[in-house]
Amino acid sequence: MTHYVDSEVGRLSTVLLHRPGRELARLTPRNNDDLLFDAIPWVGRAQEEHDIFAAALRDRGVEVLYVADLLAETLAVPAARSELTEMILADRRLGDTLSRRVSDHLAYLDPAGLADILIAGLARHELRTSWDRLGGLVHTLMDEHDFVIDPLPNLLFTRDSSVWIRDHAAVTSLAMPARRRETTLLDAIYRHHPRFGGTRFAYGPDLEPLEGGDLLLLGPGVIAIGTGERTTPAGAERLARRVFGAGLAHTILVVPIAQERATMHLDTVCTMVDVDAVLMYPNIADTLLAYTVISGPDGEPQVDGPAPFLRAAADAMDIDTLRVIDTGLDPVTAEREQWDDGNNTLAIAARLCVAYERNIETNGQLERAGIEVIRIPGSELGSGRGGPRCMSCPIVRSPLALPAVAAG
Ligand SMILES: NC(=[NH2+])NCCC[C@H](N)C(=O)O
Repeated sequence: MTHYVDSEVGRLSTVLLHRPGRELARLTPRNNDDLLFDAIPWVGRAQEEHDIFAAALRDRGVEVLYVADLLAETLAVPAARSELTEMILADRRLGDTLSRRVSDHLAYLDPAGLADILIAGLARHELRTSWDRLGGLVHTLMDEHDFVIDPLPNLLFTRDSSVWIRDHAAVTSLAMPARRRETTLLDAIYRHHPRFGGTRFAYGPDLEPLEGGDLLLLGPGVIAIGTGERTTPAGAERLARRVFGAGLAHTILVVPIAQERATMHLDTVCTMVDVDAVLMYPNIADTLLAYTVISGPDGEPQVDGPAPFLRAAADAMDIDTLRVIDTGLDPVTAEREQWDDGNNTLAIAARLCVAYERNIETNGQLERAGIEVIRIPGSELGSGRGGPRCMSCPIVRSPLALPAVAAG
């Protein structure tokens, strides 16, 4: 099985999604900020919306893999099971007594049950009650609704926790505490699941912060990486070293973005919809800058710039211009639709993308520019501030032919 992705727009054939489950039911008005949701989603409706998203992809011939299924299959491998269990038990909030008790609780579970708890978490009252008096100090002092194992509501955004760069998996290093444990699950899947046997890695969860939403494969050999709230300059530099070392890219464009929630990742303001076209938040299209990083003669990353992003990108991609789909929106509509992930489209192929239906103006402009738009509902899914691109990790796309200029 060859897993391979070298662009944002090569025909998508396999994608990794996570159908949201019980972990969304853990959100309350008290914890939603820490858990990075802006509202309390209606779980059943979010699942329906997600099923519509998955069906839209399957209808176009895309194979949909689910994290929960892969994780359950991974946990059937004894080494994976003990690795992930030990990691949970090593949580220093537990202490020895509660840790032993959690260990007993997990030992009874079949792989699917354990996968469910690794994703949805475990509250104190869900531990078997027959052992109540054996819980020890930590257990006694906890509220019954406190988490013994934290839930992972943002696992839904599979884009951020891992990325494929050509035939290498890059398990990222997530910046926010609420999300860090996601990568341990992806790392275990890629290392232990038989489908991914022999996978080589371009990045790992213990390296400097880097999130998949910041990474755009502009074209074969050219990667744009946003730095801001999530990916740090050190993460971008580490990625450059890794991909140059493995021969996966020749140019990295480092793109500073505002350190704000609305623009937490580069893909909240810019996604690709054709081999030479991006959809971009108009309020920043003219001001976005890029530093061009190539591999210097001594193997050290060599930095040039900054230059306007669109110019630097076209030069690195060896094309005349990187076209911007001009959404032509007034600043207020543009701001509203950017917040609702209007710019966060998932390309199934060049000129064919999935987008949230609510972003009426942006979708209309895409169509006027010749891009086919498959609309999906996202009123509940969107409360986590992520759109179709955030909710998908492409694993296989058709390789993109190099543009004629580059080939010659
Ligand atoms: N690639 C993306 N834009 N992902 C969106 C992630 C949203 C998620 N709630 C977070 O804050 O991390």
